[in-house]
Amino acid sequence: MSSPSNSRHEVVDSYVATHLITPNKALEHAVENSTKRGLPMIAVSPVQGKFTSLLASLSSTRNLLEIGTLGGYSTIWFAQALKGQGKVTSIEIDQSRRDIAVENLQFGGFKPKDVDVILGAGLDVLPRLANEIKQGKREPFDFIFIDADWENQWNYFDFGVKLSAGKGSVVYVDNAVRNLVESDIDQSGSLESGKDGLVAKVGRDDRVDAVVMQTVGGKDYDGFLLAVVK
Ligand SMILES: C[S@@+](CC[C@H](N)C(=O)[O-])C[C@H]1O[C@@H](n2cnc3c(N)ncnc32)[C@H](O)[C@@H]1O
Repeated sequence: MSSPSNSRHEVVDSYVATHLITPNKALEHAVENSTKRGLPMIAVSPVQGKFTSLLASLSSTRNLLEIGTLGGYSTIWFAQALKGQGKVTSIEIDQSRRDIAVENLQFGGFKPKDVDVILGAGLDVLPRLANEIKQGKREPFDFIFIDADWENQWNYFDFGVKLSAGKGSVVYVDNAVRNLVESDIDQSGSLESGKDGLVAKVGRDDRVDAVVMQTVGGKDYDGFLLAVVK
């Protein structure tokens, strides 16, 4: 059951979505089709989708890497932000989810030159992408969006920086706060400073400048880690 403050977050999120998000057939279809096909409701919220797509526009992104596609809802937000001037490469481990994402992207009119959804485990696919970049067969990424299994957030982050186009590239880790709270809080409710999780590791990483923002909204309390490559 949601608390009064939770429902206030939801009301504000829904008000913001009503006034600041233009109706969009590709996104609406992705939600309907993903629900009909039984995908879990774990995509970014419409407001988060808009926020991350504005971030991608702000940083003039051309090559965006997403880890964790699901039904392609966030992928569509990013592909629309790129306005045909770049490419989204997304990685999904689950065959049926990847198929639904491809369907949703095709409905939205996106071509393989705009969006490529690669089937595979992040840690298998990322070294392949690194090799392709090294061999000049693929451009490095200027925006890396991490939204897959939480256990590998640090590994994806590390790969994200390595696969990035360098100075000014953005690495965004979704659910960074829920992961921190669920894994690094001790019995007394304090954060264990000794735990060496994502935030502690990023804090020691000289390659980036980073921050964590806590958020509330339709998806309750969470937050993201945002890093810029130096
Ligand atoms: C939270 S969902 C992604 C939501 C999507 N980004 C959106 O907002 O529309 C996480 C996805 O990551 C996928 N996933 C989990 N472990 C993975 C892994 N090791 N490699 C690639 N994808 C993985 C899951 O199958 C799931 O579809």
